[in-house]
Amino acid sequence: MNDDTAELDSGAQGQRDAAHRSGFVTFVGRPNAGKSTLMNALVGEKIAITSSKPQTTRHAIRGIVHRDDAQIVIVDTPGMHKPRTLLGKRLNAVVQTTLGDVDVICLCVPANEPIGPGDRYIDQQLEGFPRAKKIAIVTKTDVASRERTAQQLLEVNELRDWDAVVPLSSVAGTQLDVLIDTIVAMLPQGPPLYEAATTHDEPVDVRIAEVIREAALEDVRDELPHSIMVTIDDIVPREGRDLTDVYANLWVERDSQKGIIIGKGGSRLRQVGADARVEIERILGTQVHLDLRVKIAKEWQGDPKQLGRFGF
Ligand SMILES: Nc1nc2c(ncn2[C@@H]2O[C@H](COP(=O)(O)OP(=O)(O)OP(=O)(O)O)[C@@H](O)[C@H]2O)c(=O)[nH]1
Repeated sequence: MNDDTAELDSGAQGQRDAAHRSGFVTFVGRPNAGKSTLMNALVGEKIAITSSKPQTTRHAIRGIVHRDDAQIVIVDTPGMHKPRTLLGKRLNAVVQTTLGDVDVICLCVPANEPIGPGDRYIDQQLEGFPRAKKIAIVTKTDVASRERTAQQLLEVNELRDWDAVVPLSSVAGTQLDVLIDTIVAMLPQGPPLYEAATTHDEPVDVRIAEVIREAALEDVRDELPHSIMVTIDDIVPREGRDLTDVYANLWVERDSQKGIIIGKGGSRLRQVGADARVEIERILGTQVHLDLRVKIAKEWQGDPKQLGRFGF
């Protein structure tokens, strides 16, 4: 604990405890560290994409934790990593802007994997954001032994003088309340920043695009995730019917990838559509007809024009 937190814990407590707190929090960590899963578990509604493939989070999606005494606005950032492509550079720029704004930065490190250069690189980047409180989170404790988790806590402690260190499991739901309490204690006093009913502020088309992307990422070969992007042309309710037409494009970079996505006789694409439709119906609250087309945007990750079209 640093001096600021100690003061928060002891000084002027009665007055501050009565006050509402609100602020912004973000989770960083290398790919697969469990950031999206944790955010979903905290917010209690599925709004960010999760998958076992690295670097699937492409938007700074916000989730909100509401309590009577506090509101935590969670900004989910794409994995912070050494940029290799133009897309990587732009994602990192998003990360820098996000981190400059938040009150609390949480570094996620899985309990079941050694701390490596990727974790250290991200930890070092946190030096650039002295204003934010910093929490180390040891994730996935359900798949690590007690000894392993304890060891990981010691190793994480070596990285820096954290404001707090919290071990937890998003899947088992353990220690999530401890994390929320810890974050709340670090937020500035202030009124709620969003209306109580809000759990996300992503536009519907962005959420639908994420759902389709997630469905398309299921079971595909490892090289594909970075090459898939989804755009929505239109979302049109059918007059007088409980049905919405959604027109979407699934973009890949090459012919060969198009083949993989579509599958034998179109079987994979049909499955992607069926999986996505269930989730989109939940979002829109109507039945959905999904018109999903696979298109090729050659090498879009390195092409500024294409990146612009995809909103980067
Ligand atoms: N057993 C277990 N698995 C978890 C836990 N949290 C996340 N996972 C799994 O770890 C994998 C990665 O989780 P994500 O939440 O997508 O990780 P991320 O850090 O957001 O990954 P990127 O989007 O690639 O940066 C997924 O397969 C999750 O199901 C946990 O608490 N326990």
